Amino acid sequence: MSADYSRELEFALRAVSHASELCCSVNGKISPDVLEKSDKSPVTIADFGSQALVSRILEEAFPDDPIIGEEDASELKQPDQMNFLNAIHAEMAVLGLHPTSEQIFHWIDRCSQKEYCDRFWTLDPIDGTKGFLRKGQYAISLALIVNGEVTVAAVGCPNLGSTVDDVPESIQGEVFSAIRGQGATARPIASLRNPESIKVSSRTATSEMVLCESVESGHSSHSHSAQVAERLQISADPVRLDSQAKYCVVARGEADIYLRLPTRPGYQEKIWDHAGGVLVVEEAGGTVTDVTGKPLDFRQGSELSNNRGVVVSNGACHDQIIEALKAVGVS
Ligand SMILES: Nc1ncnc2c1ncn2[C@@H]1O[C@H](COP(=O)(O)OS(=O)(=O)O)[C@@H](OP(=O)(O)O)[C@H]1O
Ligand SMILES: [Mg+2]
Ligand SMILES: [Mg+2]
Ligand SMILES: [Mg+2]
Repeated sequence: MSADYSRELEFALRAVSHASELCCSVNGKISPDVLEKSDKSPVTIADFGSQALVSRILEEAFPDDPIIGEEDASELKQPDQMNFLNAIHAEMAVLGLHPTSEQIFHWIDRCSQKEYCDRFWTLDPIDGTKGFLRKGQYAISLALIVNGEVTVAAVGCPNLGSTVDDVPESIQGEVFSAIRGQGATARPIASLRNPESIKVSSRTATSEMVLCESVESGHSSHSHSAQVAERLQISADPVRLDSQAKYCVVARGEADIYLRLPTRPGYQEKIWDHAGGVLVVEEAGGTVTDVTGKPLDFRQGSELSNNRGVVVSNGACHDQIIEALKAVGVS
């Protein structure tokens, strides 16, 4: 008999919804506080707050499960970051929580596991921080990996309306979720009620397909994807949006393809940028591989070190994309 993951999904949904409340509150501010990490990428009080809240809920429900998350609290512990830390306390107080600073550090640093094990969660507390800062798309992505397989996923997209062009005014976004083997659903992130089943598109003619990709050309090569689009005779302009919302729009059939093509040698994709989205797309009937057509290998710790780039599709055109990538010299 296969294991029952309904409790894991229930807590994952609850954690993502709770974190999204904090993210929406911060996102409503004119300019949220931002720090620069050592790799020059931005991190906000919402990234830390979201990671702390999800971690807190998982610690209570599944105390033995390790978490591989994006952020750590080292920067926050610096005495010159007192104002930043106080802003996190203030956002938690809005949600009725009054932890000590030590508790906040503990929750954030509980997600500092790096090594692979048989059962662990992976968390991106805000995927698409740059999108968050532009008040565009971002996602809170949480996934449970069991024996190397993404098994449970909850991907919250607080700024995603019923179409990519429709940005909801208040907390009305959707959370996309799945348990392996049981299909994918979308439901309102605030109430978590009335899940609706989602499916990838049934389009087969590549000329009619919609391709989406990162906003930043530093995160995915726009020039290579334009060459692939030309080979597939795709006429529509690419849809550029931040975060794992790209996986979600493919999963609900609004787009057909998501390409993430390497921009520089040596960059390894991080598991938290993909795990949640991968399961949602696969359970909605789509296909996810790397640029060579290999499945993503979630057994390598925090990075997808056995893979290059990511290709997501409704399944119908997957082989054609892999061939096109070869022809334009990406693989
Ligand atoms: N060089 C390079 N190549 C590929 N990916 C990279 C690279 N550098 C950073 N990152 C990761 O990109 C994550 C954001 O991806 P997006 O697709 O949302 O990018 S974009 O905002 O639409 O441009 C972003 O996730 P967040 O930090 O959670 O926002 C990074 O983990
Ligand atoms: Mg980041
Ligand atoms: Mg990310
Ligand atoms: Mg992030």
